[in-house]
Amino acid sequence: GNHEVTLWSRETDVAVDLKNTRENRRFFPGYRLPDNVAVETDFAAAVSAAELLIIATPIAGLRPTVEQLRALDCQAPLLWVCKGFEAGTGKLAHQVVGEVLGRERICGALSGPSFAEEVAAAQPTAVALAANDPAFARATARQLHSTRLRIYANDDLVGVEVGGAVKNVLAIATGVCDGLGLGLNSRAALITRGLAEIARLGVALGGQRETFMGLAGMGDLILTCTGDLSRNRRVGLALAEGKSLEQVLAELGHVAEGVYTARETDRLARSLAVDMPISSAVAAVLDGRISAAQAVEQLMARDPREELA
Ligand SMILES: NC(=O)c1ccc[n+]([C@@H]2O[C@H](COP(=O)([O-])OP(=O)(O)OC[C@H]3O[C@@H](n4cnc5c(N)ncnc54)[C@H](O)[C@@H]3O)[C@@H](O)[C@H]2O)c1
Ligand SMILES: O=P(O)(O)OC[C@H](O)CO
Repeated sequence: GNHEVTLWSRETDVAVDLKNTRENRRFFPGYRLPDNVAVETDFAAAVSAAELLIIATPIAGLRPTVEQLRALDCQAPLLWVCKGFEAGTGKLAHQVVGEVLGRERICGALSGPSFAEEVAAAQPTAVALAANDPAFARATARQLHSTRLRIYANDDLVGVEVGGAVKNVLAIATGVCDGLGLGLNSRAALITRGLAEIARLGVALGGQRETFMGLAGMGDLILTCTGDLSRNRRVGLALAEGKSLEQVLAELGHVAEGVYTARETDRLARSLAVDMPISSAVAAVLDGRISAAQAVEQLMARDPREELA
């Protein structure tokens, strides 16, 4: 709200339509683009004078987008809003960006409970901003902060990224749980034990435990597991109806990052010997190895253990 913004889309027809109608008619009909947002169809022209870049593609689009940036030799710091582990490599966004643009490039993640439609509607929202340079994170959080979007600086980039990635997997699990009608006790248990899984993996990857109690951890987990605007939750609800993953994704018509991140989470957990039974069950259901009902049976049949282990 406080800055001149240039918006670029890889889909030229979308950019042209946005420019002409000042509205994203496919995803956000009825929300007018603010006057401070210009729309540009040329990538080089969009980034040439930028002081800050914000990449808002799915995690699959991050690498190709930063490769386009590298070709332009643009040095502006950058943020991303994508949540997930890159499919095939299991890398977090900062690792992808570091590989392509170099580890010294100032960059970070903007993440937390933030359904896009509610942000577009200017409903009060709070997110975390973490970067590889804490001073940049604090200064940029202040710069982007507004009366409708509270931004909290956070020093733990890995923790913020892991929280945003794994909550999508758990939102699929919660959708399945609710779709099967397992009740409110089950849902609360799933979210709580899911948070324990996020924290275990996050700490193993170098994150700080407290981050998972914050906006990018518990905050986004609660939102995505319980809010029906979540695409990931909707995937779980549809799987519980017995639909195939192909059918579910075709009907959704949106990206659901948890579908790809579930496999990477499962692989990472196994390679690091981190216990993540719920996430592994989601990966097994998505891969068609077990049904949603069998996943529930397997999880409930596990031996008792100490809660804080
Ligand atoms: N939608 C939300 O409510 C929301 C909120 C917070 C974070 N996120 C995260 O932000 C990311 C994007 O989500 P979204 O809902 O905007 O997804 P989306 O599918 O709407 O994609 C956003 C844009 O990325 C573009 N894109 C896709 N692949 C690309 C590529 N290879 N190169 C360039 N552009 C590409 C698409 O064309 C689209 O314009 C996801 O990781 C999501 O988890 C989404
Ligand atoms: O619709 P989802 O499930 O991708 O969730 C969107 C955001 O990540 C919520 O913070």
